[in-house]
Amino acid sequence: MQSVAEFDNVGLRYGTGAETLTDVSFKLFPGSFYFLTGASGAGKTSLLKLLYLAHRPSRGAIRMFGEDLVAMPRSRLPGFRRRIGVVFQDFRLVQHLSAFDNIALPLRIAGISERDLVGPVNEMLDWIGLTERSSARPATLSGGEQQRVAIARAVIGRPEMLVADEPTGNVDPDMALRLLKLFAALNRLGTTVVVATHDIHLLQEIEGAQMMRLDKGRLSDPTGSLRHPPRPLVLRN
Ligand SMILES: Nc1ncnc2c1ncn2[C@@H]1O[C@H](COP(=O)(O)OP(=O)(O)OP(=O)(O)O)[C@@H](O)[C@H]1O
Repeated sequence: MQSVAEFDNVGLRYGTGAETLTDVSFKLFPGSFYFLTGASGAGKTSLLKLLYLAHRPSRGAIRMFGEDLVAMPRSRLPGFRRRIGVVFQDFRLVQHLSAFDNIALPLRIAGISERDLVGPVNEMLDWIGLTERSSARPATLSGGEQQRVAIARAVIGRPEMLVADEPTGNVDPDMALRLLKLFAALNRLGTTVVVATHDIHLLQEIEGAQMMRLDKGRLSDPTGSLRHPPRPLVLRN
C-alpha cells in the first residue's frame, strides 16, 4: 500500500541549536487516523510543520503522496499544500472575513460556485454550533469558537490529509467529542488524519487509532502500529 507520507531518518534543527527532531521515521497510510502525543516541547508542532510543508527537514528524506519532497522545486509546494487541511494551534483565521467566509475559503479556492458552497458551509456551521454567528468576524468570537471555525475550514474541502495541532484545546469535553466525530467522519471518507493532542481522554474515544509518541524529539511507536496499514476505526458512544 502506498503511503500518504513517509519520513526516513528525518532531523530538524532550528538555527544552530541542538536538533528538535532526531531520526524520525514513520509511514502514514491512506485512510488511517493517528494521534501524536508527547510532553510540551517534545516537538509535536515541529513534526506537524514538516507534514504540512511549512518547514523542510535539516536532514533525512520525506516522501509525500508518493513524491520526494526534499528534491521538489519550491514552485510545486503550493499545489501540494492544497491537498492538506491544517488546523493551526493559533487558528490563523482571516480577520476581515466572517465565520461563513473563512469556512468557505477552501471551496472558493477550489473554484466551487457560490450556489454550490452555501449548503455545505451552512451544514458545517450547524455541526460546529455556530449558525447564529455565521456573519461574525474572528475578533468577535471566543477562542473556542475561533477554533471550531478553523476546524470547519480545514475539513470542508475533504483534504487527502488533515493535520490538526491541539484542535480541541479551547473547547469543552462535549464539543471536543463532537469535533472528533467530524474528524472520524472525514477519515471514513478516506482522509488520513493526524491529531496532535495532550488530551489523553480523546485517545480513548477512537478505537483503532494509531499512536505516535514524541519524547525529546524522538518518535516511539508504543503499539507497533506505525509499521502496519490501518485497522477500521470504532468511535465509542
Ligand atoms: N521557530 C523556532 N525556532 C527555534 N526553536 C523552536 C522554534 N519552534 C520550536 N522551537 C523549539 O523546538 C522545541 C519543540 O517545540 P514544538 O513547538 O515543536 O513542541 P510541542 O511538542 O509542539 O510543544 P507544545 O505541546 O508545548 O506545543 C522547543 O524546544 C521549542 O522551543
